[in-house]
Amino acid sequence: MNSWLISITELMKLRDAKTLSNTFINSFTKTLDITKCLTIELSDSGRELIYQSENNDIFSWSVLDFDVPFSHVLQEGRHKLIPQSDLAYWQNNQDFKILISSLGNGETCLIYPLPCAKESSPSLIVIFGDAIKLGQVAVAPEFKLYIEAYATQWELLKDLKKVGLEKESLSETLTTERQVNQRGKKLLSLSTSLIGNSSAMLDVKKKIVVAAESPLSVMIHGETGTGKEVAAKAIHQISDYNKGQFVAINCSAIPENLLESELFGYEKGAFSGANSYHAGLIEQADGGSLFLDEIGDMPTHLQSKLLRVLETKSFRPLGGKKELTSNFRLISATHINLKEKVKSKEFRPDLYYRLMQCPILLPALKDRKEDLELLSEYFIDQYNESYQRDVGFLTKQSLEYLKKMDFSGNVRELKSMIELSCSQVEDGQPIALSYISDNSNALSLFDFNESVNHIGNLTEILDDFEFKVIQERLNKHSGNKTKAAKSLGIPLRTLTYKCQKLEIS
Ligand SMILES: Nc1ncnc2c1ncn2[C@@H]1O[C@H](COP(=O)(O)OP(=O)(O)OP(=O)(O)O)[C@@H](O)[C@H]1O
Repeated sequence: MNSWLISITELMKLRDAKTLSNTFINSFTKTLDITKCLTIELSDSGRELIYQSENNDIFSWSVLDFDVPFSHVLQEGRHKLIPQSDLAYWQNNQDFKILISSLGNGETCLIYPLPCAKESSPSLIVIFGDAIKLGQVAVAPEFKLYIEAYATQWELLKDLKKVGLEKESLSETLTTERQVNQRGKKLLSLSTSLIGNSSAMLDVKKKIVVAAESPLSVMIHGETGTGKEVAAKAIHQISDYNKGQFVAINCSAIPENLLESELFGYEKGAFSGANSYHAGLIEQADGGSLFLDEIGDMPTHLQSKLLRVLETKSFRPLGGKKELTSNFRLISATHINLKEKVKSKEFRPDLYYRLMQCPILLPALKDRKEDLELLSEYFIDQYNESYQRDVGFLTKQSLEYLKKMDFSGNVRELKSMIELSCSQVEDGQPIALSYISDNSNALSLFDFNESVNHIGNLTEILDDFEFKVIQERLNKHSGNKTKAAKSLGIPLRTLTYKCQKLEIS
C-alpha cells in the first residue's frame, strides 16, 4: 500500500502528459514486476483506439471493431483477463495480431478500462505478465486507486494545457490585432506624404508598409516623375531604420570615380584633393536607409563592391586600411528595365536578385487619373503654404482638361503645371481652364519624356526651361517685369537676376 501511495504522490507532481504516462508505466512495471504495460488512447474524434509504440509505429482500431477485445472492454467498462491460450482467438485483426506477437508472447494479457475516458485521452491499459499476478492485480483496491489517480491527473493536465493553448491563442490574436492596427496606422500616415487613393496607389502603399516591416532591400520601379523618391522616403519614415538618416544619391548624376568616393568615403591622402577623412554615404546611412536612384547606371566594378557591402555589411573607404561596418537598408530605384541590363551583361545578376527582395512598381499617372484631383489639391495647398498665398482649387473644366492629358512626366509634370498656374492666378480665384491649357502648352515646349531621356547636363536643361518660361511670361505681360515676377510667384529681384543670368532682354 505504501509503495502505491508513494507512486501516486509522484504522479501528482508531474505537469507534462508524456512524462506522466511514462512514469506511470515505468513505476507500474517495476512495482508489479510485469513484462509489459502500455496505454491505448481514444482518437480526437472518439472513433478510434490508437497505440503508438516506442518505435513510433502506429496501431489503430475502430471502437466498433469487436474482432479485438479492446472494444469489448471499452463498451462493458470492465477489465478483461485473457490467458495466453485464448489470445489465439483474437487473431483476425492484423494490427492486434502484430501487437500481441511483438509484446506478450506466451503471457497473460490484462486489459483494464480507465475511468472517465474521453476523446484523445488514455482509455485502456494493457498489461502482459504472469497469469496469477495479473489476476490478483486486477481486483486489488490499491491498483484501482492508482489507475484512478493516473486518469485524474491526466485529465487535469489536459485541462491545464487547454487553458494554456487558449491563452496562447488569445495572445496570438491580440498580437495579430496589434499588428493589423499598426499597419493601419502606418498606411494612414502615408496619406500625408504619398498622395493618391486609387486602387493602384493603395496597392503600392500596402507593399510599402510590408516592405518597411522587414530589413529586405527594396527596388522601386516606375517611369520618371512617378514618385519613386517620395516612396523611398516613406519606406524609411515608417520603418525601424527611421532612427538613422535617409541618405540619397543619384547614380547617373555624377561621374564614376566621384560616385565611388561619395559612396565609400575616403581617407586623407587617398587621392590628390583628399585633404581630410570623408565619411561616405554608406557610413552615413548606418542605422538608416541608403537610397540609390537610377541604380541601373552604376558602373559594374561598383556593382561588385556594393554587393559585398550588402552581404557582409562591411566596406573599406578609399585609401583606408580598416574595414568599417554599416547596417543600413538599401532602397534602390530605376525607370529602366533592369532585367534587360542583366541580359546585356551590363548589370550583375547576383546584385539584381539581391536588390529585388521587395519589388514595388509605381504606376504611371495616366493609369491612375482618379488621383489627379487629390494630387492637384495637395500641390495647391503646398504652394499656398510656401508662398503665403490663397489660390483656389481647379475649376471643373480644368480638372476635366487634366484628365485628358497623358502626363508623360507623370506627377512631376502635374506639379510643375499646378505651381505655374498658382503663380499666375489671383488670390481667392480658382485655377481656370485657360491657365491649365496655356501652361500645359508652355510646359510641352519642354517635351518631358524625350528631353529627359537625352539629358546630359541637368543645369543646362533647367536653364533652358527657365529661359522659355520667363520669356513666355514677359511676352504675355508685354515685357512688364513686375507683373511677370508676380505671376511667377517670385520677387522682382529674383526675376531681374535670372534675366541677366539667362541673357533675356
Ligand atoms: N504620390 C505623390 N504624392 C506627392 N507628391 C508626389 C507624388 N509622386 C510624386 N510627387 C512629387 O513629384 C515630384 C517627382 O517625384 P519623385 O522625384 O519622387 O519622382 P521619381 O520617380 O523619383 O522621379 P525620377 O525618376 O525623375 O527620379 C516630386 O516633387 C514629388 O514630391
